[in-house]
Amino acid sequence: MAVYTDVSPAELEAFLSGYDVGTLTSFHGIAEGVENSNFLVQTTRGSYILTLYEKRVNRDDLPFFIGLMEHLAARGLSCPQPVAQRSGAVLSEIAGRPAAMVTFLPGVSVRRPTAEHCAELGRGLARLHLAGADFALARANNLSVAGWRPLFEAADGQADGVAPGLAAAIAAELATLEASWPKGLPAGVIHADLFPDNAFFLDEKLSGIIDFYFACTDFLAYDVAVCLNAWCFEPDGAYNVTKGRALLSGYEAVRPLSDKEKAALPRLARGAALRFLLTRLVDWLNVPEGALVRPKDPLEYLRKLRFHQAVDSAQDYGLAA
Ligand SMILES: Nc1ncnc2c1ncn2[C@@H]1O[C@H](COP(=O)(O)OP(=O)(O)O)[C@@H](O)[C@H]1O
Ligand SMILES: N[C@@H](CCOP(=O)(O)O)C(=O)O
Repeated sequence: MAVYTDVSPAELEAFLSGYDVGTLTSFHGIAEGVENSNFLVQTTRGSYILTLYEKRVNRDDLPFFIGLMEHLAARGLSCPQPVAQRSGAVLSEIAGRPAAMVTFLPGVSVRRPTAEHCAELGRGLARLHLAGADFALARANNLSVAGWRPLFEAADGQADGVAPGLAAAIAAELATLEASWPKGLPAGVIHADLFPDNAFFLDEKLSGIIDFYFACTDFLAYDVAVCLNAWCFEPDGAYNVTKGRALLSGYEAVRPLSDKEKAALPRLARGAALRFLLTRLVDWLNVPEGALVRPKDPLEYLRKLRFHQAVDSAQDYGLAA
């Protein structure tokens, strides 16, 4: 459960008095996620998600995230909607943290995605990319290649305690990617963390996308690479090419990839695997005392990285020749 900062009923009632959302009937911390503190808040008017922004969220980036959710929804993408206070402000503060309330999105996330879910997700990701194309704000991806070395340095001394040889494996991959990271690919707004827990389904159809707090401006194909990592591996670590094919053909049915993007996909997939390996490693080594959070396994992403290192071309991911 991710609750780093607790909220008392009295604090929440005072907070809600600034909104036109009725009166509080119940609330509880949410048992998923690892980044921010989230609460399901129920009032006489409905259900809302209260997010207290924690460690990796920079206050200055909040207008980008909030504006992006509004922009995407205005273009027909189903995503949480920021709820404004009576004053019109969306960003607020509670328990000493920056905070916002968004609408509750119906749907369920799938633990074991099928190829059909992957196809739906691919289509949804491409729609997100197209809908984000005219978003006016930009935000650099601070967790792209330039951000990986600082993460590694934060964990270097303890990495071998997690798995023998891990520090050397990361150092070698980091050097390779720093020297060969793709340049000049089509860029725009990306979600950057579209894992199965951030996609909701109803009747097997993608019904909504949540958690835009890593969203940024970067290569669109990098977002595809993040999703191949997150959706297309089996629990035993094997890559499922049927799921990969479904995700990629779903994506391409809405936004075809250029030849340059296809050629870059194996490198982008390695980068995405290293990015999640590093953030998970740092989180694994730094669980804040008293926080209700279950850190995610960094080594899952070492195994995925090993797979990508052996890939020859995007066809190995299931891309049509
Ligand atoms: N708008 C929403 N509607 C419904 N459930 C939500 C919404 N936002 C978050 N949740 C629930 O809260 C969980 C954690 O939210 P998430 O944004 O993934 O957290 P984090 O910021 O820690 O990544 C989600 O997995 C989901 O169950
Ligand atoms: N998806 C990341 C962790 C952050 O995402 P959350 O939505 O689970 O908070 C990972 O799997 O490492």
